[in-house]
Order: sequence, then structure tokens, then C-alpha cells
Amino acid sequence: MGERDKNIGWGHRGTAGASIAAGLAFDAVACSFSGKEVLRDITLSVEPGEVVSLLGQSGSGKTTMLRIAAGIERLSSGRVLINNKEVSSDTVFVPPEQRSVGLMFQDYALFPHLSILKNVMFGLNDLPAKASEIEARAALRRVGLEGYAEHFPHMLSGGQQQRVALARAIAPRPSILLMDEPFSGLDNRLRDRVRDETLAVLREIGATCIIVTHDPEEALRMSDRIVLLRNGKIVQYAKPEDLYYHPVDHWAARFFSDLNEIEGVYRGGKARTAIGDFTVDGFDEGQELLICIRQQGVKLHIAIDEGYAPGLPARVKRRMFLGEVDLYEISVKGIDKPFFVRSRAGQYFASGENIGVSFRKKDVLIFAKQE
Ligand SMILES: Nc1ncnc2c1ncn2[C@@H]1O[C@H](COP(=O)(O)OP(=O)(O)OP(=O)(O)O)[C@@H](O)[C@H]1O
Repeated sequence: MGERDKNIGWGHRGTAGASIAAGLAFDAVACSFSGKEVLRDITLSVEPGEVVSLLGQSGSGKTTMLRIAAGIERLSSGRVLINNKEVSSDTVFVPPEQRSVGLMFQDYALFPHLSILKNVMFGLNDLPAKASEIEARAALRRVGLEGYAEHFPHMLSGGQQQRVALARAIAPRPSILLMDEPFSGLDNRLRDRVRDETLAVLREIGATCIIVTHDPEEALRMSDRIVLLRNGKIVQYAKPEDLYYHPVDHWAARFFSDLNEIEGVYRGGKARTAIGDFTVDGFDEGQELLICIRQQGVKLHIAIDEGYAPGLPARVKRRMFLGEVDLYEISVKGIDKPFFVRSRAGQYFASGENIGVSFRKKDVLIFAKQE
């Protein structure tokens, strides 16, 4: 964290101007570039005031969705609606400045030749100069930078520039705020605080907010709901807990956790595997399954006497120190692949030690095996 960021607090909570939140809906939206389809059949609706993350790997179409919502990219088919009114379709195109959307870009896009105040006033040019300055100063005050109004962007740290970009985005009180990777330029330690403060500002202004991110933890932490995208399609649109505990498929599960994976087959109401049976339902008799066990959902048991330990027999291969947790590589009797276990640091098992393992039920996810 830069010294300057440590010393300058954010503004008082509860002092940002409120927006009138709008609903946003995508209805069967597709988008192609030079014949290549980058978004397919995107249908979702975001309620007024919701904070929704668009989460996916690079190239999954997150930014394109954001740009289509903003009206800076055209869709190929489908419709976008704001408060149930079409703003993009085959026949309708409402320009960005008439959508009441605010945009915050990954690189902040501050104008280097304009003062911080003028940067924030840039989005307020519909207002008379005096009113625009009052609103801009209020937004700067909310992010704790009113004392920097006459500075220029290059005089500020990365964290402060991010706050200016946020102030500029909220100053016009947009109904929908669209943020493209707003924290990716910040270092790790600064990022947590900036995320929390930004979320507090978003909650205060009450605008509907769409945040593009490729960071699962960020999406879980900030969002009311998450849109998980893969190859231009929605894989799952759900609340963070639902996405984490009930991922629709193996790929979605992998996105949020490091997993141990064991093959199995469904017989008589159970997933049968080389290390035992797991009770589960909803599969066809004989169906091939993949049993995924989160690394933090494996419990290691110490041998009680004469080598006996509760759980499945296993042996420690090595232990890696990761700070708050230890990562153990173990071999579990019956399976060839190494098993990885994240265990709270402090509980020590030595290499070569015979142990037992058991699994926490909510960390065991079972899916049909996909080709
Ligand atoms: N203007 C464009 N012309 C041609 N192809 C484009 C254009 N914009 C995006 N693409 C392509 O569309 C796909 C989706 O891009 P998009 O930027 O939406 O993905 P993303 O999920 O935001 O990725 P990243 O996290 O890397 O920004 C990519 O394959 C990209 O190369």
C-alpha cells in the first residue's frame, strides 16, 4: 500500500448523493464480431439496486456484455431493456448518454490534462457550471479526496486515481453503474479496503451495479448475484452461496475451489468409488460420475494407537506451508492420484506419517462425468 493511500481515509459514509436505481434486462442477446459469435443467448434480469458481477475467464464476453448495456457496442440480435423499456434491439438504439448509465473503466480513463475536479465535472456537463462543481466536490468528498481537487491525475497514487474514477462515475447519479475490472490495477493489500469502501459507496447511492471481474473471490465478496460466463454463454446466474455450494457443473465448481477429483459410477442410489460410496440421487443407473472434494473439506486424523486412525487410511507425502493454511499432499489408499488437503496451520502431520481422512459433506460435489 502506498504511504499516501494509508494516510488518506475515505469520506464519511452516508454522504453520497442517491441515484434512482433502474432494472436491466438482457433478452436472448447475441453478439458477433466478423462472423465470430462472442455472446450467445444471453438472457438475464438485474433488479433495481442489485450489485451483480459478470465473472468468467478472459475472452468469455464479460466486457462485451457491459459495453452492450452501456450502448457503446451494438448487439447482433436480441434486446436490452432498462426499466422494461427497449434500449437496444434490431430496431431501437438509445445512445449511451440517454441511458442513465455510468461507466468506470479498468484503466480509470482520467484525462491527464484536466484537474481532478474537472475530471469529475466531466460527466456533469448537463448542469450549470456552479451546480456541476458542487456535485463534483461532494463526490470527491465522499471518496475522501476533496483536498485533491486542484491536483492532476499523475500526482495521485493508483489507489487515489481509482477513487477519482469512482467519484466521476457516481457524480451524475446514474441509475446503472457499469464497472469494468475496477480493482485490477490495485495491489493486493490495498484492494480489500478499496473493495469494501467502494461497496459501501455503491450501497449508499443505491444504483444498480454491474461489475466485471475474473476473480471468483471478488465476485463472491461483492455481489448480490453472480453471472458465471463461459465462451459467451451464461453457465449459472445465482447468489454467491448458491453458486459456491450448488454449482451446476464440474467446470463451475472448479472455478471457485481447488478440487480433488475421483471417478465413480451410480448404482443403487450411491456413487460407488474406489474409496467407498457416497449417497446421492438424481442420476441414472450405471451413469459415470465425477466426485469432487474441496481441498479444505478433507479432514486429517491422527493415528490413535498401533497405526489405527479414524476415516480412510492415508499417508502424508509432503507438507507445504502457505501461511494461514498448510497444503498437504497425501496418498489415499485405493486411488493412484495424489490428494491435496488444505488444513489450518498448527495441526502438524509429518511426511511418511500414517493418518486417516474423512470428508466434510458440504464440500463433496457430485456431477455426471462430461466428455
Ligand atoms: N471490437 C471487437 N472486435 C473483434 N473481436 C472482439 C471485439 N471486442 C471483443 N472481441 C472478442 O470477443 C471475445 C470476448 O471479449 P470480451 O472483451 O468481452 O471478453 P472478456 O471476458 O471481457 O475478457 P477479458 O477478461 O480478457 O477482458 C474475445 O474473443 C475478444 O477477442
